[in-house]
Parts: sequence; structure tokens; C-alpha cells
Amino acid sequence: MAAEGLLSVAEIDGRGRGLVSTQPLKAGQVVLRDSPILLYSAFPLQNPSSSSSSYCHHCFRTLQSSSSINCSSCSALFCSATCLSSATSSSHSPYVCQSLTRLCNSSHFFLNHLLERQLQSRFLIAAYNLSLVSPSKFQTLLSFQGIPSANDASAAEFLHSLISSLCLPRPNSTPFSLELTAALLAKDRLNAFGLMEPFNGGQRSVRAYGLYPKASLFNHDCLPNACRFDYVDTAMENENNADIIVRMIHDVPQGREICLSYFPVNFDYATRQKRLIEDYGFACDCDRCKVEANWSDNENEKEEEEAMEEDEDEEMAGAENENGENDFPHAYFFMRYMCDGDNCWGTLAPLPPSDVSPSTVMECNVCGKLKNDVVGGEDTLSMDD
Ligand SMILES: C[S@@+](CC[C@H](N)C(=O)[O-])C[C@H]1O[C@@H](n2cnc3c(N)ncnc32)[C@H](O)[C@@H]1O
Repeated sequence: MAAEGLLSVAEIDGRGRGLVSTQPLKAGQVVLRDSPILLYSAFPLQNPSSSSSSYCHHCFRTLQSSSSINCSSCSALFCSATCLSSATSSSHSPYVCQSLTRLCNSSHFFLNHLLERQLQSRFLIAAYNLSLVSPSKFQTLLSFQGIPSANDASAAEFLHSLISSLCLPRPNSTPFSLELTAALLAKDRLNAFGLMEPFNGGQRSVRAYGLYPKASLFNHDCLPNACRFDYVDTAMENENNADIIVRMIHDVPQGREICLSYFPVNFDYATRQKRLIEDYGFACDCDRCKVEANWSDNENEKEEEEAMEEDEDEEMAGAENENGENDFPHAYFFMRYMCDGDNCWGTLAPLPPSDVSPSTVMECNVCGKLKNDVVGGEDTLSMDD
């Protein structure tokens, strides 16, 4: 992990573990570089769309058709002989290759089950395989937070029996219990990061899901102070291209919890709360939610738009309502740190600072666009002032 020592793990009231700054952190500073312990494809198993064959089945780079190589036993494609060779002893072991082939041939499964079950089966086979090829990484996976919900338990019941009956037993190992299968599904649901397809200006979908040992400790905030970048297609040859890099959006003092947003920051209050309860099992009470909880539901988006317009007029100072309270204190965040590219909704963070000065170039973590920080400079407000 780069930037070792900038963050420490702490117990945070009502949130479980979290990551806290051990020293003042600067805008743009890289606070974490983390490699996945497990990656799995986000595409259906059977009748995969053309896009599923666009990515290497090991590192998930976009494939260049001229250089891609087939697995000798199934249809999986790899970007190079090196990736195929690493995959054969890790992510695409004979156990994974045979199990996925058997699942693909099970028409009953696909006629009756939605994409969600297919992706869960991909994850479970990857996790069962991890216990064979890297017991220490499997122990890390087990250390992630995640108590199974009723949905996880019923998915596990179905998938556990399907995988036990269709797939070969894992060589020299005891079978997974139903309880462990349910626990694994919960850990995946609460901790997986999506590696997105290249941004082409429209709806962006996930190409692969990854589980990251350190990044899984970041808690959520609807106005995050850090955001994560990935460079799956543009990483250098000698870098792990599926690494997650977390950079500070703005300065924070020592002792502050460092949080990411688990989804695009433009989601409205009701959508955010629903998503956090349903997918992550908690109701958010961050500063932004406390303010927006007082906005009436159907006015939510309208108020946000109006407040942003007012705040533009007032040089992003934050508008006061008739009671003299600031009813949109986070307008500043939206204006400065939300990408204005069409349909993008990414978050902007400065490029890493040099030894002597902060960068004035902001990078979007979705479309990758670089732009000058229009608000940066000496009169810049710190979010923690
Ligand atoms: C990716 S994990 C984050 C690390 C986790 N706190 C731990 O102890 O391992 C996501 C889980 O952390 C908790 N969490 C994250 N952000 C939170 C927040 N703002 N308020 C309450 N709980 C939160 C929820 O239980 C969520 O399902």
C-alpha cells in the first residue's frame, strides 16, 4: 500500500471500523493504493453480451482483438499470455474454469434466475476458489464486515445447493457450509467496489466487481472528503491495473474520519437513504442528510437546483432561508467538486500536490476529464474551516 501510515483504523461510534487521518492531509494527496484480493466479472454467465468478451477475464483491461488469447478449455479471453498464465494459477484455476462451464450449461438455472443470482454465483465460485489458491486472502475476505440478511440467506440456500450439485468438489478441501456461503454473500454486498466500463457519455455500467482489503474499511458520507480513482485501462504495464487509488478531495486536519461516497454524490436524499438502508443496512445521519431531511420529499431535487442557482449568484456562499439558517450549506461542494460533464456526475479531486504546492488541476473520477480548479487559490475555503 502506498501512503502507508497516513490512515489508521479506528472504531467509530455507530459505524464499526473506519479510517482516520494520522496527520493533516492535503487536497489531492494519495492516502491509499490498494490491490484487490478478488475480482469477478459483472456480466451474465450465459449468452453474454458482446461487451463481456471485451474485457480480459483476469485483469479486466479492455481487450485489443488482435492480441487476445482464449482459455484452452472454455470461452474466457485474456489480454496476454502473461495474464492467462497468472489466471490459470489464481482467478481462472481449473476449479473456476470447470465450475463456470457447468453453470453456463445449466439451462434450468438461466431460465429461472435473474442476473443477480448469476453474479452471486460468479462471486461464490471466485471466493471458494480463493480459499484454495490463497488461504490468507480468504481469511482477509472473512474479516470484512457483513452479517447475512434474510435475502442473503435465501440466495445462499439456492446457490449453495446449485453449486454443490453442479460443480466439482474443490480439490482436497472440506465443502463450504450454507452459513459460510450466506456470510460470504453479505461480505460481497457490503464491501464490493465496481470497476466501471469506459465512460462514453451515456449510462455507465460495471465491468467487474472487486474486494479490496484496506478500501473496504472506508465508511460512507454523502459529502465525502476523499474519492477513489481506478485506471483499469490506462495503468502502466508494471502497475496492477485493478488497484484502487484514494485521493483527498480537500484538506483535512489530523484525527478526521476519511469517508467515500458509496454512489454518485448527486443522488437526492430519498434515493440515498433507500440505497444505504437496502444495500448497506444503515440510515445515514451525515451533515448533508441532517439538512436535507428537513426538505420536503417532492421538493428535494427542485430545492437543490434552486439553491445551486442562488448560490452561484452569491458566489457559492451558501444561501440563508427566512430564519437566517443556511439551507444548502453543501452548495459549495457541488459547485467545486462535482464534474459538470454531460451525464457524468463524477467527483473532482486535485491531482497529487507537489512537495511545495497544491495542484490547481482537478481530475474527475468518472470521465477522467482534467480541468482547472476555478475556485482554487489563496481565497479557497477549506471544507473543515
Ligand atoms: C464497506 S464497510 C465499511 C467498514 C465497516 N464499518 C467495518 O467495520 O468494516 C460498509 C459498512 O460500514 C457501515 N457504515 C459505513 N458508513 C456508515 C455510516 N455513514 N453510518 C453508519 N454505518 C456506516 C455499514 O454497516 C456498512 O454496511
